[in-house]
Amino acid sequence: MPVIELLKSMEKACNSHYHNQSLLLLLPLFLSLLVAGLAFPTQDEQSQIISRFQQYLQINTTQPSPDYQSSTQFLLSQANSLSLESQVIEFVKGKPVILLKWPGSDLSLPSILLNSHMDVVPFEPSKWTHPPLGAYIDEGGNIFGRGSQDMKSVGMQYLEAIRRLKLSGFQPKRSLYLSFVPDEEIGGYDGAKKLAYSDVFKDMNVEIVLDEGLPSTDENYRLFYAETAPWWLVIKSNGAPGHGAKLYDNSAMENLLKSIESIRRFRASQFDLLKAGLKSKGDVISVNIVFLKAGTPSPTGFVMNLQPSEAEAGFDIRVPPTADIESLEKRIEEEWAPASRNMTFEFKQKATPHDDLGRPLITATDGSNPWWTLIEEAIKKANGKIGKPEILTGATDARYYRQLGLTAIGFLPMTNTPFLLHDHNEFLNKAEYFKGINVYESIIKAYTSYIPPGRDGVSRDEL
Ligand SMILES: CSCC[C@H](NC=O)C(=O)O
Ligand SMILES: [Zn+2]
Ligand SMILES: [Zn+2]
Repeated sequence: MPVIELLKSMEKACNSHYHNQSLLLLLPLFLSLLVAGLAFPTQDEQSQIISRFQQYLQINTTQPSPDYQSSTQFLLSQANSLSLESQVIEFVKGKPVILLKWPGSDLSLPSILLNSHMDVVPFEPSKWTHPPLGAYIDEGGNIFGRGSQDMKSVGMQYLEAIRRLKLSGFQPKRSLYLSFVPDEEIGGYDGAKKLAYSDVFKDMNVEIVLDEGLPSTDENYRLFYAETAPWWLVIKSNGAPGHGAKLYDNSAMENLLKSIESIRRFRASQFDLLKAGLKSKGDVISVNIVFLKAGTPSPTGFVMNLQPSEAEAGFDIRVPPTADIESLEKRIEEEWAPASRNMTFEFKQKATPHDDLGRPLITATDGSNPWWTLIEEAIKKANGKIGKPEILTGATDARYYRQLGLTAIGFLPMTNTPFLLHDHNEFLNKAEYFKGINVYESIIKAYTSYIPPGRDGVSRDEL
């Protein structure tokens, strides 16, 4: 906590009706806080921080019709209160990108971008213990709400970290940008992708992007250097229709089920590698069946004595950068949807985990990448522990920045927290939220102060 705040609260106490004696009793507490590095905000500051987070959670930015007008207004008012530069860019009408800037003192140094998305995934209110847009806090300090993990928390934590750094008098050398983008949950095409490929972005001269990660159920924070690419596959089968009592080969249902059996065998083989600890989550190909569509509708349900002539199934496949793409494509063509079995297939989505030159899209985690070392050190400095670098099993906006060849790191400052992204009863504990703000303070300090070796450390302004 900044000294100014501490002094303010002492002053408040002085002006209040408290006796001098009770003030004296409080003095050792103030002093011990000072000595402890002022790590924790006052009660008053804490409740303001939480209330701002609640306000953001209460804005309904649920897909497919997010209220971006309200989220934009809210974020702009936050930016104002922090004296950050701000602009709203609508690459696509109705899909604002909110770009905030804390200018650095050395304009010759490339900048830092902290990204978060404003939208959240839909929910089933009846299956939640507290309303998903209510931001209810239970007696254990758990804040419930859609977006409490994914990822309104992060957006607000960036802002709170900046607030505290500003109060402490910190001045960044590198410029710090914050982007609040729309539509990540539906692919980011009208949001982060547009920003990444824009002239605005070129002018920002960004070198490193921080984006979302996943929570950790143990005490170690997780850092992500790559992610799996979504392939959304629909397979269709055709076959002769027939009487429900007749046994014959090559019906559409039989053809589809053969494929499903084959796909499930593959899924099990990948899952077994994971269960045996031979591979980690981001190194296996995941395949999950997401819809089945077949049958002849009738007023009471489906016709029961007719084998249909068409059947269809959908799969969400995630392909790690390390996977053998060609062999997977071959498998789909020859085993999962072979023309010889009257099958066809199409991709609703087929992203590549590789760059234009066919190399895996990954951010370096070794000594060649100062940003990796810096984030690890910064987290440790804030008393955090870190697990092994991981590949994220999901698509985030970071992929667009990795495609540009930039360093992009996925990070969600949540330890000892159940994985509830896209789940019912998504929540985040208050204490974890505060810890995350501390961690971002430490990261922002380290990142915006970093001067690469070979530079004398003297900024242009000073020359
Ligand atoms: C590729 S569009 C969907 C993006 C989505 N992102 C987060 O969950 C995902 O399913 O991974
Ligand atoms: Zn997300
Ligand atoms: Zn999500």
